[in-house]
Parts: sequence; structure tokens; C-alpha cells
Amino acid sequence: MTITAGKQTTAPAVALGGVSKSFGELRAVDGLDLELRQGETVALLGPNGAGKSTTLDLLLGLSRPTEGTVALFGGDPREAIRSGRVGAMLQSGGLMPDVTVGEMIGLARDLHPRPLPRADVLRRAGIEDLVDKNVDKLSGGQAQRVRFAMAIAGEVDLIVLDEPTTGMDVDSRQRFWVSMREQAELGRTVLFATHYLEEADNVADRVLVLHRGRLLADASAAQIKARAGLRRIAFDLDRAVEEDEAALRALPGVAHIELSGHTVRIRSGDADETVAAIYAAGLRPRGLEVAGLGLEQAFLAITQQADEAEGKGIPA
Ligand SMILES: Nc1ncnc2c1ncn2[C@@H]1O[C@H](COP(=O)(O)OP(=O)(O)OP(=O)(O)O)[C@@H](O)[C@H]1O
Repeated sequence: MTITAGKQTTAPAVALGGVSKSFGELRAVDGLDLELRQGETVALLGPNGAGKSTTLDLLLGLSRPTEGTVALFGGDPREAIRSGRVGAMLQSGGLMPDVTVGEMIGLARDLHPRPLPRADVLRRAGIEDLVDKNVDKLSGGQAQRVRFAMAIAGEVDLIVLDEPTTGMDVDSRQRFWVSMREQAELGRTVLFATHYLEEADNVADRVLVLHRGRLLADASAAQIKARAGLRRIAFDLDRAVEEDEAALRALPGVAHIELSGHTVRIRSGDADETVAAIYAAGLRPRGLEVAGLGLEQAFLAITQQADEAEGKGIPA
């Protein structure tokens, strides 16, 4: 809680103001402005190298921004971590060799100012049957579940997870997301990085699309899905497309159009209307194809549009 001139306001769980991080010439995070409200479940989605892990490191105070400010619950990230308000599950590390899972969880609970009952931690992470196993002997998916248990070993307000389901099989993934939802229902703020749009779609209230260190989209999962509702229309004309360019660009429903030689490629929000208008304009399409844009393709479409407009400043 932040007290402002006698008025109580709830500080955002995470606040990034104009945050950039450079590694030499490379700008891994580029002018990120972001607020996560307490209780939100947020997916940070982006291809390899988009800057997801760097962003999570910055907000956990593990590295310092080149520019900008980072606050957790209105204060220094390291203070929030010291007081046990944050549980994190990063991509690697965090597991000591030569100890059992039970000992590892015991240690995580001992280190936490407000530990949760051991049985709850084991159940929530689905690792009751692994307690006597040595951490060196775990499969990739089992190790991920143990890391998750360590992140939720105490009463935390914010959980940060970097690609938590890497190495898990389908069944473990499903069980993992059930326990994740349980955490969200307890009122915790959850931020997770993922490559998978389906995970973002199933679990998150809010989806952030990061590409080349910039925020390309900040929308609800439903809004991102609506972009996936776009359809692709492709056809050829019997003469060079330039001759009909004005009519093509004026077609209704068009979100994106590519004209090359005799070929026209369109992404449309209303394919029926677009196709009807193509004929109504007197155009004669040949080999007309209409196909849906999958979830993965919608995400690619967002990042691709940004690449095309590079330097032109795309609003989030
Ligand atoms: N310590 C570092 N030194 C130099 N470059 C780095 C460092 N850490 C990250 N980078 C670079 O910054 C960019 C962003 O990396 P980051 O790991 O944040 O991406 P990511 O979105 O998490 O990718 P992935 O999905 O592959 O984990 C990449 O080009 C990466 O090579």
C-alpha cells in the first residue's frame, strides 16, 4: 500500500517506466512502459530473443536497466524480494546438486519469511511422489515442477515464471496450469513468459507481445484471439496488379494487403464482404483461396507487421 496525502492507493504489482537494457550495441529491451495491477495473470509472449528473460531479470532486480525505472509494489524490487513478496521460477539454476527434493523444499521454506505448510507446497506443485528423489535424477519436467514448488514455498504476492512448462509433457503441462490458476484465484499477481500462444490464451487475463525488446500488443487474450479471426485471401489477376491498385486498396474489411506482379494477398477481418466486393468491383480473380489464420499465425502476423513497419513506430 502507498499512502498519498492521506489517501490510500494500491500500488501496481509491477511498474516499468521507460525501461531499456543494452548489451553493447544490442538493445535487448527498448523503452518499455508497463503496469501490472495486483491480482492480474499476465503472459509475456514473444519469439526467441524478444527480450522476455531480460525483462524478467530487470523486474526482479537481477540486473539494472540502462535507462528507466523499475518498481515492485511501489518500491525497490530487491526490497520486495527480501521481504518475501515475490516468488520466481527462472529458466535454469536454482536446484542444488546432491540433495533430495524434500530437502530442497525444506530449505526454500526455511528461507521464506512466511512459509506455507509443506504438504500444501508439495500438493500444489504436484511433487508429493518426488520428495525422496535426488534433484540430480529428475527429468526436465520434474525439475520444472520442483522449481515451481520453490517459487510458491511461501506466502507471496507476485509470481514470476520464465517459460515454466519447458520440458513438461502434455499431462504435466495441464496439471501445472491448474495449479497456476489456483495461485491466481488466491489473489496473487502472476507474470509468465512463454512462446506458446495457447498457454497465454488459456491462462492469462492479459497478453503482452514483446518483439525486439518492444511491446507490440497489450491486450486481453480474447482481443489477441480476435486478430486470429482474420482470414487470408489470395488470388491472381489477369493483368499487373498496379492497374487495379486503387480498387484493391479500397476493398472493405482489409487489414493488410500485399500486391506483387499479378498476385494479391490480403488479410481480412470480414472475408465474405471482401470477396463479394472483389467481384462487385469488376475484378476477375483467378485461383481464389480463402483460409483461416491460426493462433500461431496471428502472433506471427503481429510481429511481422512490426518488422515491416520497423522504424515507423507501432503503437502498443
Ligand atoms: N548477458 C547478455 N549479454 C549479451 N547479450 C544478451 C545477454 N542476455 C541477453 N542477451 C541478448 O538479448 C536479447 C534478448 O534476450 P532474452 O534472453 O531476453 O530473450 P527471450 O525473449 O527471453 O528469448 P528466449 O525465448 O530465447 O529465452 C537476445 O538477443 C540475447 O542474445
